Amino acid sequence: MEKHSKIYIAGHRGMVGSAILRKLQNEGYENFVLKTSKELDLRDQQKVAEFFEVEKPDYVFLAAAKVGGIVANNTYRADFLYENLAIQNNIIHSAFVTKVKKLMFLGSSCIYPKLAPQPLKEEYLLTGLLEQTNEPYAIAKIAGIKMCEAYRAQYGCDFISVMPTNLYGPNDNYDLQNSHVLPAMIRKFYEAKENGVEQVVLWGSGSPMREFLYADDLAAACVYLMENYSEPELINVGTGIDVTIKELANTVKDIVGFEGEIVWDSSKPDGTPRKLMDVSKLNDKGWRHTIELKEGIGLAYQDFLDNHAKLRL
Ligand SMILES: NC(=O)C1=CN([C@@H]2O[C@H](COP(=O)(O)OP(=O)(O)OC[C@H]3O[C@@H](n4cnc5c(N)ncnc54)[C@H](OP(=O)(O)O)[C@@H]3O)[C@@H](O)[C@H]2O)C=CC1
Ligand SMILES: C[C@H]1O[C@H](OP(=O)(O)OP(=O)(O)OC[C@H]2O[C@@H](n3cnc4c(=O)[nH]c(N)nc43)[C@H](O)[C@@H]2O)[C@@H](O)[C@@H](O)C1=O
Repeated sequence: MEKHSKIYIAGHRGMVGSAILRKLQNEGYENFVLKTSKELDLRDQQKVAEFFEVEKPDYVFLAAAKVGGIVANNTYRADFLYENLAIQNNIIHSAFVTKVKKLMFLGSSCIYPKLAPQPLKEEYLLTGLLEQTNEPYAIAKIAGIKMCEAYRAQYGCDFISVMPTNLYGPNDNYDLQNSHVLPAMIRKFYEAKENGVEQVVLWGSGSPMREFLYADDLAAACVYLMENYSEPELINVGTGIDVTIKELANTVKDIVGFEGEIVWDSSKPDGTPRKLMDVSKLNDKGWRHTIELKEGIGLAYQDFLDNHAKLRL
């Protein structure tokens, strides 16, 4: 990428898209095409085709998607499948038609089989059954990976697929039903502390294990891979370190300063027992994460206090 290259970040207001935009701006990139979902509904095939014909971006980061935590994925199954397929189909095909120089598609660690060996190597894709709660989302993401692979094989497009682990950071979604676990914990502990409530209810058994990467680290990896990775195979992005949900809860509880009790609601799903990324391919390419979990939770909590807490209470 040249500093003056025209870069389209789809989903630039989201947690990932905004982190990619920050990173690129810090590195001196200056020519961006940015559209909110109101300005350009990426599910609309014709509008997306027209947008690419008019703007002709050089590089595309595809970070727009219907995203949510375990309950959102399980509840809005049709929307997760349809919207994600539509958004990625429209962008990937238009990028091919208008000869985009390079495109990065963002998938997710949930594309791997539910009971795959750990840590998850890239070659485990499509070797077993998916986890039930997020099967529609995972199927859409797998289709996106295969689109990138197929357009490269048939037409020589430089389209790459990056698989992030669970993410958290500035601009996260703090909705109690639809968010991922880390922002949900931050908000629940904070509100309980502020309101003098003695119990916080968390979901499932607390025994599943998850790996977490801070959004700005993910953005740094995306920019690095855009500049240094052009292979047909997907590549994992994570820390290679995981914790149980119980351990995570105790860490967030301490950082927020909640002194009450945690209650586990077993009527809510656990999801995949474990999904630890094998990040050796990424490390071998020369990139490693810089923000460890405790530090990242502290940063995310500060962002919550600065930008979300006052709006919520
Ligand atoms: N969050 C996580 O833990 C993980 C995320 N990922 C992947 O990273 C990517 C970004 O996720 P994240 O930043 O967390 O998600 P967010 O929900 O924070 O942001 C998603 C963005 O997508 C845009 N968008 C959604 N639907 C449409 C639409 N119909 N038309 C136009 N824009 C749309 C939204 O735009 P607007 O704001 O304008 O409405 C929003 O900015 C996704 O591909 C996701 O699958 C992968 C692994 C983990
Ligand atoms: C990124 C990834 O995100 C999703 O998968 P997930 O990792 O299972 O998602 P999650 O963050 O929502 O939950 C992680 C764990 O945490 C537990 N948990 C406890 N208490 C709360 C709680 O209060 N909220 C939430 N959301 N979870 C909770 C919860 O029961 C589960 O065991 C995918 O759908 C898929 O879309 C995907 O790619």
